[in-house]
Amino acid sequence: MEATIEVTQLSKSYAGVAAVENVDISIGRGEVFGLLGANGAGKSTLIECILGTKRQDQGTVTILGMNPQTNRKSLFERVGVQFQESGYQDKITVGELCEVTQSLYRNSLDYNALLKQFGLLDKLKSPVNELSGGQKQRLFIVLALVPDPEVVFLDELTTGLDPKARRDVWKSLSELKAKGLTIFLVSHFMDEVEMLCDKICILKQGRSIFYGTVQEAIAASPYEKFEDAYLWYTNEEEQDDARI
Ligand SMILES: Nc1ncnc2c1ncn2[C@@H]1O[C@H](COP(=O)(O)OP(=O)(O)OP(=O)(O)O)[C@@H](O)[C@H]1O
Repeated sequence: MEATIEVTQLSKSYAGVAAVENVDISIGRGEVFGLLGANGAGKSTLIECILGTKRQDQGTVTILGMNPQTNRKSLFERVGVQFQESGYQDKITVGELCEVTQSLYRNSLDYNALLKQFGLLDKLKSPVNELSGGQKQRLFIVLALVPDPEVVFLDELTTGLDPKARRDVWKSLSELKAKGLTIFLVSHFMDEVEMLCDKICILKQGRSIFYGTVQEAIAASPYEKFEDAYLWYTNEEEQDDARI
């Protein structure tokens, strides 16, 4: 079966400095994929190349069978993106922002149902900039889902959410996954990754240093807890130094 996202030997440098180097990724329909790595590891660069907003120096990207560079318009209709800083007008209300977002797409879901699912229906008339951090975060997930996408990119999904809200978001995403939504997640929370991701890639200085399941990541490390294993992967050099 054709992968929903296929990245082969992707490399991208800025002024001769490598940000992403020879990365391979393959994500099937309905899979949740987690991209992990420290600040500056190359996650955003890789995502931008996958979305076609940046051009890689080498390698290929196929998303929903298309080349993102040449099919930006078709992909826009079928791919949802949630990022931490979305631009919106100063006084716009939740309902208006949903309306504006909906109008950008040919097909869309009922945003009232999404707001309800993410516990925001009572905020319909509230100005977006009067929402709490966690409410805003959930609103941006809703906006990413408005186009009824086949693939969704979620960056720092539950940053700033209280424990109950995190669980609720995980539950909603699991339901969407069960319906066939492919989810590309960037997360710094290992409990979240463990809970949601079928497969992960750990980037370190632009290189993929681990690719596989969370269970495989733990098994190939000296640790039993995933967070310990993750830190071991990302800090290996320092640990080697410490042993000397
Ligand atoms: N437009 C740019 N011009 C020059 N260098 C850049 C540019 N964008 C990113 N970089 C560099 O490329 C490297 C990877 O950055 P990138 O933003 O992809 O990392 P990241 O993993 O998304 O980080 P974070 O978790 O902090 O968002 C960093 O060293 C960064 O300084």
